[in-house]
Amino acid sequence: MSVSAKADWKSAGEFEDITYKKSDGVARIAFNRPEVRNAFRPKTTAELYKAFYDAMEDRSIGVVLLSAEGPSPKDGVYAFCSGGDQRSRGHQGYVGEDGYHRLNILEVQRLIRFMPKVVIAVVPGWAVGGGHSLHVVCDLSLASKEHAVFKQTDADVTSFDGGYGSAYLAKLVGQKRAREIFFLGRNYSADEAYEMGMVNAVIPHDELEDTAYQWAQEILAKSPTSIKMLKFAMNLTDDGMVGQQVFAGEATRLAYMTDEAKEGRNAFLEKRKPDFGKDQWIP
Ligand SMILES: CC(C)(COP(=O)(O)OP(=O)(O)OC[C@H]1O[C@@H](n2cnc3c(N)ncnc32)[C@H](O)[C@@H]1OP(=O)(O)O)[C@@H](O)C(=O)NCCC(=O)NCCSC(=O)c1cc(O)c2ccccc2c1O
Repeated sequence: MSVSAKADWKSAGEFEDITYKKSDGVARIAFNRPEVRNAFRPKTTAELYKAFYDAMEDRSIGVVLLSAEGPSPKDGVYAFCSGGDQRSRGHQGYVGEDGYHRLNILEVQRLIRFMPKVVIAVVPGWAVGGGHSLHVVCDLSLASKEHAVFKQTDADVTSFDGGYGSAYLAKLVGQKRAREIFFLGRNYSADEAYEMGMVNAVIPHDELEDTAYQWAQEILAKSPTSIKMLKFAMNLTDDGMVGQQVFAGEATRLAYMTDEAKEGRNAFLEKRKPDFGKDQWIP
C-alpha cells in the first residue's frame, strides 16, 4: 500500500542541540548541530534521550524518525551525525556542563533498540563513527542518494562501539564486510550501503523526509501489537537474556489481558482459591 500523506509537523519541545516535532502518529527527532556535522556532546545525548523517552511514552506515537537538520551554514554539507564531539572528549568520556565524563549515547542506543515502536534513521548526509552506529541500531535506514556517506572512524580516534555499532552490524552485512568497514574506515555511498544490506532504501535527497514520513504512515496502518512483538522477536536472539526479558514482558502484558489472569488477580484480592475453569488448557 502506498501512502502519500504530508507531514504537518508541530513542535513537541524546545531543545538546543536537537529539534523535536510530531505529526499524526510520527515523532521526528533531529540533530541540530550541522556546523559540526551533527556531532553529539553530552547535552545532545541527554536531549535525545529525553525526546525518545517522550516519544516512547506517548500512546499516539508509533514511529520515530531519527533525522538531522542541515545543511551546514558554513559549507552547505549535509550530515546525519559524525559521532561523539571530539572537542568534548575528556580523559574518560565526553564531558558535559556538569563536568561528568559520559558515554551516554549508549543509553540512547538502548532506548532505540528496546522501545516498542519503530525507529527509522533518515540519513541526509555523513553517518560517521557513533553516528554510523546510531543508524545501525535503528530498525530501518533510509539514505539520501546524493549526499549520504557511511564511514566508521572509530579506529582513527581510539574508540570502539563493540555492541550494536560493530557486532550487530556484522549480523546485517556479514563478518567480512563489517570488519572492512571498521578496519579500513572507508567512505561508502548510499548505493553501496544498500547493496550491503545496511540501508533499506536509497531516496532522492529532495524526497527523503517525505518518503520517511510515508514509510511511517504505512507502518502506522499495521497492528501495533504485531509490530511491537515482531520488533522484539527479531531483537531477541541478538540481545540474549535482555532480549528475552523485553519480549517476555510484552507476552506477560498480553497474558494480563486474559480472563484467566483477571481470575488469578481477583482470587488473591478476594482471599479465595482461583478457579481457572476446567477446559482452559488450549492445545
Ligand atoms: C564527518 C567527517 C568525515 C566530515 O568530513 P568533512 O571534510 O566533510 O568535514 P570537516 O572534517 O571539515 O568537519 C566540518 C566541521 O565539523 C567538525 N566536526 C566534524 N565531526 C566532528 C566531531 N565528531 N567532533 C567535533 N567536531 C567535528 C570539524 O572539526 C569541522 O569544524 P571546523 O570548525 O573546522 O569547521 C569528518 O568531519 C570526521 O571524520 N569527523 C570525525 C568523526 C569521528 O571521528 N567521530 C567520532 C568517532 S567515536 C564516536 O563517535 C563514539 C562516541 C561514543 O560516545 C561512544 C560510546 C561508546 C562506545 C563508542 C563510542 C564511539 O565510537
